[in-house]
Amino acid sequence: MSATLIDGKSFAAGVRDQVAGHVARLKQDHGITPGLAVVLVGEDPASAVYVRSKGKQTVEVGMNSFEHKLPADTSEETLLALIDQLNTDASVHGILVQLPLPDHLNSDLVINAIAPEKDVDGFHVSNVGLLGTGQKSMVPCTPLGCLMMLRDHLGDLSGLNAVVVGRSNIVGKPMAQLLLGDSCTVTIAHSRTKDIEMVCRQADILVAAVGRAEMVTGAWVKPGATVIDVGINRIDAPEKGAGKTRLVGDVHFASAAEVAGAITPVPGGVGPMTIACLLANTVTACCRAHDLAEPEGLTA
Ligand SMILES: NC(=O)C1=CN([C@@H]2O[C@H](COP(=O)(O)OP(=O)(O)OC[C@H]3O[C@@H](n4cnc5c(N)ncnc54)[C@H](OP(=O)(O)O)[C@@H]3O)[C@@H](O)[C@H]2O)C=CC1
Ligand SMILES: Nc1nc(=O)c2c([nH]1)NC[C@@H]1CN(c3ccc(C(=O)N[C@@H](CCC(=O)O)C(=O)O)cc3)C=[N+]21
Repeated sequence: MSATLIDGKSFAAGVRDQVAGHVARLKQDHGITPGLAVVLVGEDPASAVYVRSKGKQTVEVGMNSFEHKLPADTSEETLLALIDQLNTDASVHGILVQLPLPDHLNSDLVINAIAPEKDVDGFHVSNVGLLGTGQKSMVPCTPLGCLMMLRDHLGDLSGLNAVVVGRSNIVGKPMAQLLLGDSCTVTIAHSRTKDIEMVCRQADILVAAVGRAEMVTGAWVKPGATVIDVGINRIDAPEKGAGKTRLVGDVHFASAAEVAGAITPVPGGVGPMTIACLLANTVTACCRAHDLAEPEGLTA
């Protein structure tokens, strides 16, 4: 491997330390404790793991964590009533509804019911519009974490060719907006892109958010490029024993690391940064709610 490893796990620990410092200051100087409410509908085991991990880290940085676990057959009415209650609860500064929701619930409707200033995921249509027009908004956690690592590794991103593979509302599109905001020349590739390998090979910054295990190989990577792997895929790992699994990204790490200048691993890359940015967004939302100066370096 010739690429530099971008260590998201330790970067995230640093972001959490900063968040903890701001939380301590809010408590000491203003008597305010930031609070994050996480809503989980249904029993998806992976979602349950993430929600537990979010709750634990929220408490570790000194914030209040409110977990709401609802059964899979919860009605839209019940869920909307809970969101309404969280919107008006002054001890709640951030609200996250874990996605995906069960099929009978309209996720656009649910997300847009969250008060935009408490929408720490940055998925509300108001925040999407604010980000797209370069105004102050809540920035989606996963793309924000990727941007922080890119700035830290590369410094000024202006003029670099960035290719984002994937055009979802939660990762690909906001990632492209943030890179554009930092003056990259941005291309968004997706399942209909022609000669995607050639498109990716033009990238100084290559962000993979496709949900296909190890799709992006070294042959897709421009020598020296910075590769950010957003993918989280659990695959069989018979080498670890019968029935065992392991986590891999959307990038084929071994071959890409031979060509790239720098690369994020999975696990230990974008994932931990996502949760750290969620905590950062909650502190930012809390400061905005109380008309206090926002922490620097924790937003885009
Ligand atoms: N680390 C983290 O914190 C997070 C990780 N993730 C992970 O990131 C990955 C992407 O998530 P998400 O954006 O929600 O996924 P979606 O399934 O919503 O979107 C996937 C995108 O990839 C595109 N795509 C799918 N197959 C191909 C292909 N063969 N060639 C080119 N493009 C393709 C799709 O194109 P089209 O639109 O044309 O169908 C779509 O735009 C997943 O592995 C997910 O688990 C997600 C959120 C947070
Ligand atoms: N409303 C909403 N907001 C989200 O931000 C959101 C969501 N719904 N639904 C699911 C996806 C996925 N996601 C991850 C967060 C952390 C890790 C993470 O910490 N991963 C660890 C490994 C975890 C493990 O071992 O399973 C790592 O990459 O090192 C992964 C994925 C947030 N998402």
